[in-house]
Amino acid sequence: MFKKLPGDEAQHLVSTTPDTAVVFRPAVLRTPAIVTLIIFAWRLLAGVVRLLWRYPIASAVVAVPCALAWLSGWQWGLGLVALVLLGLTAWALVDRPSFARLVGWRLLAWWRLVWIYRRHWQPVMIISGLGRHVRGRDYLPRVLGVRCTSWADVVTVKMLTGHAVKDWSDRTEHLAHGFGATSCRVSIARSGRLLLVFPRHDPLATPLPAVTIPEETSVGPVEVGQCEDGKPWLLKVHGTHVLVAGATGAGKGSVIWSAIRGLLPAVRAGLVQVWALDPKRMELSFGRDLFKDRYAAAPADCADLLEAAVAVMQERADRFAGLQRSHTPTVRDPFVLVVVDEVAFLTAYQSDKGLKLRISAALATLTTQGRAVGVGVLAALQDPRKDVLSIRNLFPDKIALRLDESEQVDMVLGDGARDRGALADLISPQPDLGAGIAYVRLETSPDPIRVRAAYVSDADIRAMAGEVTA
Ligand SMILES: Nc1ncnc2c1ncn2[C@@H]1O[C@H](COP(=O)(O)OP(=O)(O)OP(=O)(O)O)[C@@H](O)[C@H]1O
Repeated sequence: MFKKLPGDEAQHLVSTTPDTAVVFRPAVLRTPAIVTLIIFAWRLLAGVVRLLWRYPIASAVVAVPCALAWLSGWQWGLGLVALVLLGLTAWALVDRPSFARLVGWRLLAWWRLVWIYRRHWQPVMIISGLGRHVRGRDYLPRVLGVRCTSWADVVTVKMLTGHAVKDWSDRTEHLAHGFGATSCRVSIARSGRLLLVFPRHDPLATPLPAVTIPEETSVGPVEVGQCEDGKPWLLKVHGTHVLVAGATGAGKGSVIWSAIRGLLPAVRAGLVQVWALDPKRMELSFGRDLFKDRYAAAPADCADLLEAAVAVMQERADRFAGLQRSHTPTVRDPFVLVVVDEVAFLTAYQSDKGLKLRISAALATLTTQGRAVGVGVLAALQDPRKDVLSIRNLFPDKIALRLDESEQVDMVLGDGARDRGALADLISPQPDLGAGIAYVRLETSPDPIRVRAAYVSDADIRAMAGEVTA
């Protein structure tokens, strides 16, 4: 692409007579006017064909009324335009979702392509370093299309040959601010093509009330909140272990309580048992009745409860050996969800070495062997560093709520998560704006998804406990 041309060598010329200027005269080739006209006509024709091919509907919208006005008079053209506008307005009023899907978002996408992305593309690419300006020519990545959803613009981009995804994920801030968005997320569409997601507004800006308790008894995935695209956030708890990391006040409690809430019918039916370890005595004590006698707060009691869970696990493993490889909850063998609030209190910050060892060993045993026999761990943690929770990698599913430092994001969600847009360290510390907002990596996609947990109030928790005891 950047091959050297013969003319570039002029700068390396050395004159042996310094007082004689070396003069270069461009060779002038006179092109006949007819050739120039043919070239222009050809370009015009190619442009019109390309326009019709790329935007057939938009072209028809302009061409048909113009043709009608030309053939039958301007009143007819204007009448057709008015009729179409009236029809579209009626459609929008009667069935808004189908209008938005088929017309609204497409029109908005076209407008944003022209007004935002095409208009700012060249300066943003050059200044951010994603495009190159070489000898008067710009070499830029290409916008292949823009799609609008209810909350974001999804821009498909063809990278320059030689670009890496990291070149783009390192420049998400340049891209976001360049195109007037608050953030930008990068994901791979296919080789050489990227999807850039620019949120237009934050659909998770307002707190969500507690999710309605489901009718059916199920061990999950349970609805615990909402994803950024408006879909329910479904959290898998059976057949996995979940680690919830977040600074103080990030809303860890809302994830834990929403998960328990979704399991409530199954708890009532005896298909699920929730075992609670509450070393802070603040969070889980609210719904103590829900856990019956499977609640521990003092570290020694926590160690005993964890060892009891290990015993259940081992007894089941002995019984299931050679008969079944996965667990189906029954009243005899219910799914046991061990919920630990602030697990670091029991591990890193525990001064009694004996207890610390017992608790760490029990947690490691549960997280390595509990999945297949129906024992899961849902643990919350403020500080995700390895020296605080050495077994954090034993949790297959992790949730990053607001974190204090940017490095902690990759510690929780895995390498490269922050570069791909999991900006958990930038979540607002104001409870109404940021509490419960998190980034998760779903099994189906390496790209982090932004979610918000529903807020389960103290009254909701008391009502839940009341329902179970009743
Ligand atoms: N999902 C949510 N939506 C809106 N606000 C929330 C949500 N979760 C929590 N909050 C607000 O944030 C405050 C702190 O929440 P919470 O105590 O659950 O945080 P935490 O992460 O458990 O903190 P800590 O580690 O200090 O216990 C709550 O009092 C509530 O006002």
